[in-house]
Amino acid sequence: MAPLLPLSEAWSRLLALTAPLPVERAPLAAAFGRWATEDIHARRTQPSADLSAMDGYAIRFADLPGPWRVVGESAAGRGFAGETDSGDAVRIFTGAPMPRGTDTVLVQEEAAREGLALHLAGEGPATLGRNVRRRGLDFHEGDLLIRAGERFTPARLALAGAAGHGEVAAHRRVRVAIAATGDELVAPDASIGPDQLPETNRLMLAAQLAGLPVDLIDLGILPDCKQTLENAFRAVDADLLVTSGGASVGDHDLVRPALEAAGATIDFWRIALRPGKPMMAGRLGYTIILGLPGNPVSAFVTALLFVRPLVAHLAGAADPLPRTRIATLGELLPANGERTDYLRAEIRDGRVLASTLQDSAMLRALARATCLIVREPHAPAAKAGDSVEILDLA
Ligand SMILES: Nc1nc2c(c(=O)[nH]1)N[C@H]1C(S)=C(S)[C@@H](COP(=O)(O)OP(=O)(O)OC[C@H]3O[C@@H](n4cnc5c(N)ncnc54)[C@H](O)[C@@H]3O)O[C@H]1N2
Ligand code: MOO
Repeated sequence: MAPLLPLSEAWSRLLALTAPLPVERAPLAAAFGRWATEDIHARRTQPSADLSAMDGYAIRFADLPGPWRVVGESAAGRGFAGETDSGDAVRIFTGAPMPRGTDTVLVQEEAAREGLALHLAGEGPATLGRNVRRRGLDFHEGDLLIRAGERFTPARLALAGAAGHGEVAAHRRVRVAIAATGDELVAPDASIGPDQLPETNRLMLAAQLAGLPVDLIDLGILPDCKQTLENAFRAVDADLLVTSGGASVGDHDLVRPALEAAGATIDFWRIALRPGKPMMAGRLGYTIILGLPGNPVSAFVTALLFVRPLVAHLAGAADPLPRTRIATLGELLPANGERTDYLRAEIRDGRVLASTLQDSAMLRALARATCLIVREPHAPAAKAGDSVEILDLA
């Protein structure tokens, strides 16, 4: 059997499988979580005029300490149309345009009004322009606001809208088909026989993809039958097909033979990774295939290391691979073997501790974990206080 593929090579080959998906124009509300494909410039200036930042009275700073005569009102969306002279004040509200001739806002908490007469009733504004948002404070027409390759966060969507854009250019959403394979699998709420097991990888995977621009196609649970698998794979219409189970070398591990019978080419299979060794990647027509191992922890880790990055890559992310950080180890770790190891771990009192049991079928330890400790192949034993690389689990 061919030697195991180093993880770094598996990642390069993963990203080389395909280019990002085509670009389309999307309404702002549909762009959340997608990546911008072009620079976005402001089509307008914001604020488009000097506006009051507070409720109070628009005055001339030079007229302080007053008194003033109230000559009108300026509200947001309905400004004061007239002119003002020295000694005039205009009742003004937050977001309203500053009347011509005024330059400063006296907040109403520091003003006393009787009819049209207005007096200072506090310290008043200390500087000229106080409580005024100047035209263009946020941005000017033509300013570069969002760069190609940046992700549309809630704030960036609002910024694009404020800048006069109703829609933006983004890679189209990724259509991901998900199938679980295995004769033993039944729905978690089904009545269950002694040889059966609740199927949980599809719902875990779907949840791991939440937040990415994905449309899921659920192919359900497929049996360990080569012909059925082959038929199901041929019928897939998706950018990415993710299978779980049947990826190893047993007599009932039929995903690879069924994919090949359907006309797929396998790009790589079997990675120097624990858990997740039997992960496979390939292509069937325009569909990229990621075959995850069935063990739930192996499926989780390979989804984190391969499925999510590939979806982000298809959606246009410039830097889609998972980011690790350095943490301080709280206990001894033995030397590592030939595979990159992702140990389920928790951070307690600022130190990272691996779970005692690391079996790749154990969901309880996975569910407790807040991070994974990354151990490079052949890493020497590490002791409490050493720095280790970790991958946070969101
Ligand atoms: N002789 C060898 N045996 C195995 C090897 C090997 O190299 N030589 N590799 C082992 C490794 S590592 C892994 S990981 C597993 C993965 O194999 P498969 O992808 O073929 O997984 P299955 O056999 O289908 O399932 C494994 C385990 O997980 C349960 N399972 C499967 N799908 C689901 C699901 N959707 N939800 C919940 N649980 C699931 C399944 O019932 C099995 O218990 O192979 C080793 N063997
Ligand atoms: O590589 Mo398998 O995923 O350890 O159990």
